Amino acid sequence: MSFRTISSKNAILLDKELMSTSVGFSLDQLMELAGLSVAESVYKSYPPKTHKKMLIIAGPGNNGGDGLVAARHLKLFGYEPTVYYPKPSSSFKGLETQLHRFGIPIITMNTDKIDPTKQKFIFDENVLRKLLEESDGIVDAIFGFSFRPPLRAPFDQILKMVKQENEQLLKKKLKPIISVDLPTGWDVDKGPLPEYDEWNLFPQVLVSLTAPKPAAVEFVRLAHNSAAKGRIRHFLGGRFVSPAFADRWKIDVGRYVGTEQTVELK
Ligand SMILES: NC(=O)C1=CN([C@@H]2O[C@H](COP(=O)(O)OP(=O)(O)OC[C@H]3O[C@@H](n4cnc5c(N)ncnc54)[C@H](O)[C@@H]3O)[C@@H](O)[C@H]2O)[C@H](O)CC1
Ligand SMILES: [K+]
Repeated sequence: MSFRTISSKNAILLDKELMSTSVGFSLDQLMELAGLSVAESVYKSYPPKTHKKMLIIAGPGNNGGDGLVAARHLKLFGYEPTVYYPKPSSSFKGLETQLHRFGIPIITMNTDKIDPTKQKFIFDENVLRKLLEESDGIVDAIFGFSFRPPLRAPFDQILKMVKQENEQLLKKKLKPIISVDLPTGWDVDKGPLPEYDEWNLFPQVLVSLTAPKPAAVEFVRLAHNSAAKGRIRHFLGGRFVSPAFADRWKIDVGRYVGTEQTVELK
């Protein structure tokens, strides 16, 4: 299936317009719908019966916020989510509180381990390794459409470890990665760049939000040429644009069925 895409530049402008006084959304509203559609895509792909322990890796921006919202919905859907949130944002304190109230563990910056001279997060491999080992699947909510390569610390190390796990696990076909909006580390407009291969993940599921970005075309192309072809899925979520709005931005409104918040693009 072919689909229209939106460039990184326009995705940022579209997002601003959704939250302008003329359209009227708040970030909380958009994030709630985006996160819900991620959780629904996870459920459609890997139900809790087979993939109960989901590890959500959340980045410092709004992609990470979508991950926090998704974690809460996953819990309501019957999963046991854990959130790895190395650099928490002060904007999402409310979402963090909700997760605490839902009994969802959040592994975040350990203040004992902050280098006092640099005030930087010190990455502990063993913490992430244990979380990866214990999970049945990984939700990659690290970076979305504002990401610009190359990756900076600590996310370079985090991505390398996730990729290593992913490669080992792919062989056993056990633990899927579900990427929110984009596979983290990929160039939004070009897809995976060969010079950054050490952290180029290949997720089993991509959930594009509002409209696929050009990297999603690469995802579909690579999926088509991969041995895992039939098991790789691409969803569209973030059901918040009207047909008139979509027309103006030259994107498609998803063919959502009934009350669904996510639709598979086939
Ligand atoms: N309209 C929509 O579709 C909506 C989508 N949502 C989600 O929001 C993200 C985009 O969020 P944004 O905050 O603009 O950016 P990111 O989360 O992608 O990242 C920003 C964050 O990342 C840091 N950063 C950037 N590049 C690097 C790098 N190379 N190394 C390390 N760190 C980096 C930057 O400093 C910021 O801290 C979109 O993809 C959707 O997932 C909204 O939830 C709702 C509307
Ligand atoms: K992502």
